[in-house]
Amino acid sequence: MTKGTIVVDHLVKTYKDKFTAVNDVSFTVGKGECFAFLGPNGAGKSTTVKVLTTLSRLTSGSVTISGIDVDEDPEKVRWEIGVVLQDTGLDSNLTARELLELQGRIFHLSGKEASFRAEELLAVVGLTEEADRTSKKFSGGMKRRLDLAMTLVHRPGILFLDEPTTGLDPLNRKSIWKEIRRLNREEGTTVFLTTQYLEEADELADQIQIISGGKIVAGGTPAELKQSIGKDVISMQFVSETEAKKAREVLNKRDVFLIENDIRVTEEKASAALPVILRELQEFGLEPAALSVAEPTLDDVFIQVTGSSEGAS
Ligand SMILES: Nc1ncnc2c1ncn2[C@@H]1O[C@H](COP(=O)(O)OP(=O)(O)OP(=O)(O)O)[C@@H](O)[C@H]1O
Repeated sequence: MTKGTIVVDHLVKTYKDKFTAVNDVSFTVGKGECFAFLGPNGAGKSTTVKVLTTLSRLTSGSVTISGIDVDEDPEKVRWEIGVVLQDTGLDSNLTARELLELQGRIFHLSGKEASFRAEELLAVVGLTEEADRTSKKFSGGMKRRLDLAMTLVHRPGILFLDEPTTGLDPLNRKSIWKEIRRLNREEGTTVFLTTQYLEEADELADQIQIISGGKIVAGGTPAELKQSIGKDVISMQFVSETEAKKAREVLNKRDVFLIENDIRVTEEKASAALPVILRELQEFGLEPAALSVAEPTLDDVFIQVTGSSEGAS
C-alpha cells in the first residue's frame, strides 16, 4: 500500500541561473508518519516542498506521493495532498464559512456537502464563532487555523505544512500543535512539516531530516539524533560577548561553540572535564556567570551538523 507515503529518490533541483538548491536528496516518509524537515535559512527546504507539492519541476531524480510520480502526473498528486504554505495570508472580503464552502466546490463537492464540510471544519479548528466574520479581520493565529481548515476540505492523506507556527504566540502555537497531532494520530494523516523551531520538531516528529547547503546532513528519530552526539554539553554563560569570545579562544583545542554570551563545550564526560576547563579559564581571569551540564538537545545536533545556530530557538 503506497497511499499516504512520500518517496524522494536522489532529488536534484537546479534553478535557471544554474544554482543547485537541492543536491541529491533521498528520504522516505511512511503512511501516518510525522516528518520534520529542518535546516538553516537558504538550506533548500522550501525548494524541496515546492517540488513535492507540484509547484516546481524537479531537475533529476524522482518523487512519488502516494505512489504517484509528481513529474508524470502532478494533477493527480494534488488530490492526495493538502498544502499550507508560509503567509498564504487569507486577506479576503469573504467570510471564513464562504471561503471554506468555495474551497469545497473547487474540490467538486455539491453545495450541500460543501456547506456541511465547512461547518465541520470550522468546529475542528475552533472558528465556529467567527464563521461569519470576513477573514481579512482575523488575527494571525485565526488566519493560520483557517488556512489549515482550507487544506483539509478534500480530506487529504498527506499534509504539507511550511513553517506552520512561525510568528505565532506560544498559546496559538500549542493549539496548532494539538491539531496537527490529532490529524496525525487520530486520522492517520501523514504530515510533512518544515520548521525553524527545533522544539516543534522534537514535540511532533517521528522522523527528522536536516538539510544544509542542499544536502541531507543528518537524519533519524529525535532520540536517535540526540544520541548520535552521545556526549555531554557544558553551557557557560559570560557577562559579555567579549568575555565569551575570550573563553572560546582559551578553550579552542576543545569542541567549542559560541552563541552570543554563551559558549557550549561538548565533552565525553562532563564530570571529568569540567574542573580542568574551569582551571584553564581561571588562568586567564575568566569565570562563567552561570554554568550547566546537559544531555544533548536537538539544538546541539543542529549546531553540530549545520555549523549554524540559526534554527536553534
Ligand atoms: N527561484 C529561484 N531562483 C534561484 N535561486 C533560488 C530560487 N529560489 C530559491 N533559490 C535559492 O535556493 C537556495 C535554497 O532556497 P530555499 O528557499 O529552498 O531555502 P529554505 O531552506 O527554504 O530557506 P528559508 O528557511 O530561508 O525559507 C537559496 O540559496 C535560495 O537563494
